[in-house]
Amino acid sequence: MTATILDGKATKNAIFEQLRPRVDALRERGIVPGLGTVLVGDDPGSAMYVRSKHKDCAQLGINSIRRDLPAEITQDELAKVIDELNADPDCTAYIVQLPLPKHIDANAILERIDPAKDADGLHPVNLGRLVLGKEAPLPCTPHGIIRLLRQYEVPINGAHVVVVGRGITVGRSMGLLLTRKSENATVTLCHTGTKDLAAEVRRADIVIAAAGVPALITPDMVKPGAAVLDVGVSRTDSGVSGDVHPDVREIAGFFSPNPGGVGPMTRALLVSNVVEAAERAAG
Ligand SMILES: NC(=O)C1=CN([C@@H]2O[C@H](COP(=O)(O)OP(=O)(O)OC[C@H]3O[C@@H](n4cnc5c(N)ncnc54)[C@H](OP(=O)(O)O)[C@@H]3O)[C@@H](O)[C@H]2O)C=CC1
Ligand SMILES: Nc1nc(=O)c2c([nH]1)NC[C@@H]1CN(c3ccc(C(=O)N[C@@H](CCC(=O)O)C(=O)O)cc3)C=[N+]21
Ligand SMILES: [Mg+2]
Repeated sequence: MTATILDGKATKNAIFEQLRPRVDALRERGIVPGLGTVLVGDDPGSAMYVRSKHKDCAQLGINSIRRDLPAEITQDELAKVIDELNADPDCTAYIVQLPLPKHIDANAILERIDPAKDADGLHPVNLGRLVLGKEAPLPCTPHGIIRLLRQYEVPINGAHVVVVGRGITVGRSMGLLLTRKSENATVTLCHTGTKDLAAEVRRADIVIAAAGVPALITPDMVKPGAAVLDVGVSRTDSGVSGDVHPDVREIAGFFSPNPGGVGPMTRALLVSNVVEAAERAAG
């Protein structure tokens, strides 16, 4: 069997076409949504993601507000940039690109973001609202994964989903979204304390690999016909690698490639959060 490819690029384009009339409607009311990005240091990967996010915005007529800052910036200086974006009426919503340099207390910075301007959906208040089942901007990568599964009609209700990784950006928030009544999945979250990763993954109808370990998921670990989503990104000397071994394609029923799968979906749902924040602010 060769898996059906979950095409994140095409699905992102479809989402953009749904967002376009909403951006146009805001602009007709004199409201131009603006996405802010805060990038600290000169990691080439992070710089590339930030560039592509602004390109996405330009495509839809959303303004870009960029704060590119030196790696040596102090906690207080960075906090001041956050305060400025919170106060800037042109900045509808923004993200602080992670990771931040080691000398920065990242949690203190993330908590300082105005929750109403949280484009990532990762502010503690918004994660708390998600836990409580209240409306909140949703974490972009997990939300993108759900939209991708729905686009290809992969059954989620009642499915056993194994998520590899419990990071806040992907794994842990993925579990929160999937266990809502609207998704109704049964979720196993795996991490470095998991005793037998292969045995856990083998039971999964849907595997979400978000550990950041090249080729962690091998064909022998996958139940034939399962949906496998490759989220992890590792930069090695030989280029960029996902968490899923390429031969898994021959075993899986659905497969999200990396690149071309979850990455573009993350960006689509980020832009969607900006549009929703602008609509909420406009009333
Ligand atoms: N394509 C996309 O759109 C995006 C991709 N990413 C990528 O997804 C990955 C996850 O991101 P993030 O949530 O921030 O990650 P974190 O680095 O915060 O978390 C990684 C998780 O993976 C677990 N892990 C590491 N090695 C293993 C292993 N051998 N077996 C089982 N679990 C393991 C860790 O376990 P423990 O907790 O025990 O340490 C940890 O929970 C990264 O590679 C990131 O670059 C992130 C965002 C968007
Ligand atoms: N506050 C914060 N929020 C994030 O969402 C966040 C972050 N920090 N730090 C880093 C990770 C990583 N991440 C990606 C986004 C898009 C692609 C993406 O679009 N990738 C393209 C490939 C791009 C290319 O190589 O040209 C693809 O998969 O097809 C990948 C990874 C978001 N992250
Ligand atoms: Mg991380």
